[in-house]
Amino acid sequence: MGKTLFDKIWDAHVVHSTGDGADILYIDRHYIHEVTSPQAFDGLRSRGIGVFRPLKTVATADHNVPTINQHLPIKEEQSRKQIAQLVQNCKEFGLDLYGLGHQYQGIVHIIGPELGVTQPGGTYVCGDSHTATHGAFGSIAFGIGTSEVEMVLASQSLPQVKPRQMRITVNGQLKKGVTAKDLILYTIGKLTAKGGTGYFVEYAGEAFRSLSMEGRMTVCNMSIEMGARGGLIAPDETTIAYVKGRAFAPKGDDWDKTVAYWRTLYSDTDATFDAEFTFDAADIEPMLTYGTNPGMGIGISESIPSEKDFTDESDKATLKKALAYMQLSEGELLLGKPVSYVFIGSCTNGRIEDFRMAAEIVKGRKVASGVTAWFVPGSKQVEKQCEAEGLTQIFAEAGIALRQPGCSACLAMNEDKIPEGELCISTSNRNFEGRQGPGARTILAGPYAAAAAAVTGVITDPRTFL
Ligand SMILES: CC(C)[C@H](C(=O)O)[C@@H](O)C(=O)O
Ligand code: SF4
Repeated sequence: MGKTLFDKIWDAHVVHSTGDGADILYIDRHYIHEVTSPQAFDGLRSRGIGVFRPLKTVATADHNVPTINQHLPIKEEQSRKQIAQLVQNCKEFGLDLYGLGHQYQGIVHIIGPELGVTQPGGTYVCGDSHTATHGAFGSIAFGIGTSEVEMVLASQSLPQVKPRQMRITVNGQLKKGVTAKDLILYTIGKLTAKGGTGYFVEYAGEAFRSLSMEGRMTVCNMSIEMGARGGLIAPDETTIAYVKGRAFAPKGDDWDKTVAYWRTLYSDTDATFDAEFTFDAADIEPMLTYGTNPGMGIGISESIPSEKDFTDESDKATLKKALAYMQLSEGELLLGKPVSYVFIGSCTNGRIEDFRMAAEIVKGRKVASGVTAWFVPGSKQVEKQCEAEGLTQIFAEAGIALRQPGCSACLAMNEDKIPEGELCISTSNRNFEGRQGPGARTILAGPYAAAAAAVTGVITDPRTFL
């Protein structure tokens, strides 16, 4: 029987099978950030051991950093301590840190790929649920807990039970104005926020294949939002071209040999999956969420569902609770709703392509009155590229000052919090109650829809601007 892409990568990384169903996997790269690493380092310290392969760990500061005046001391005490702790731990254990002020600093899931650290066929872990992002390269990447972070620091390996495998195929091309974010929000809407639980997902079909690497990362990033362990897309010429020449990419003869291996990484035609879903790209329009989990999404021209649209009592109750929190009503349209905050950024949509899309819409227009727009590049390199391509200038002319890299308003763990009760259209990945600040209300969307709301002040179909 043929092997799936996932099987091929998994099998190549098994160091030892324990016999009780778990395999010990070798981990190619370990990404760490300030939130989930402190206790892991404490653990190493208390056991009197060091990091087994320090060169295989990449550290950055992202969750707690402010996004303005990064050269000044951090105002929030908790955040300041978290960052100081990371700096101290990396120094003590001899790890490379792309901390505040470093030219490579940024959100962990943005910097790994842009530095060429994330490559096809590898295994990547991080104490962070959105590690699935790196699966866009055709690798096995998943989030781990803090005790596992300690295990990987100590041994560069991790016991894992092989998950079930799912394939999601989306045939055809996305329509104009429909982005990778809309594609994944649509998919999660179909499967629900729990539909991928226990699975690793391979995304296949023309709609995914036609995406840039940035778009593929947006898709894989949100695998966790349908409950899946991770998601991956087979590497192809798009992947190879993206990795080529990056700081940590293989060079010379090594490059040719490595690429020859990457070309073997696909699911064999006779490989089987535990579950399969197929959708049609032509059915997808720009998406918005109306509720408090990422599965509660609708096409921008659709109205919010009603209780009668659900048969399951718990789904009806979830809808009611979500709409009460969101201050929205059954059956109403989101189009035309006033928003007071617009957030473009995060590891889902904080890459150069996202700011190019935002600039397409913002160019020659002004931010609407009453709207606070936070445009936050995912990394220093994205920030630099926005400047080089003139995007920063386009935003400035619209009255939007590009901020500095970090997780920002994706989660309320730093200074960028959406005030209570305010409605924010956000390109991030989670719309949970209080996610962007206590009482903040979040509508998840793609960069086009977010930018359109920034210049109109209301939820607007971005296709009218394209
Ligand atoms: C802080 C971190 C552990 C968390 C995660 O695991 O994803 C965060 O990045 C998030 O997006 O909620
Ligand atoms: S940008 Fe958001 S989702 Fe991504 S790592 Fe940061 S907090 Fe988590």
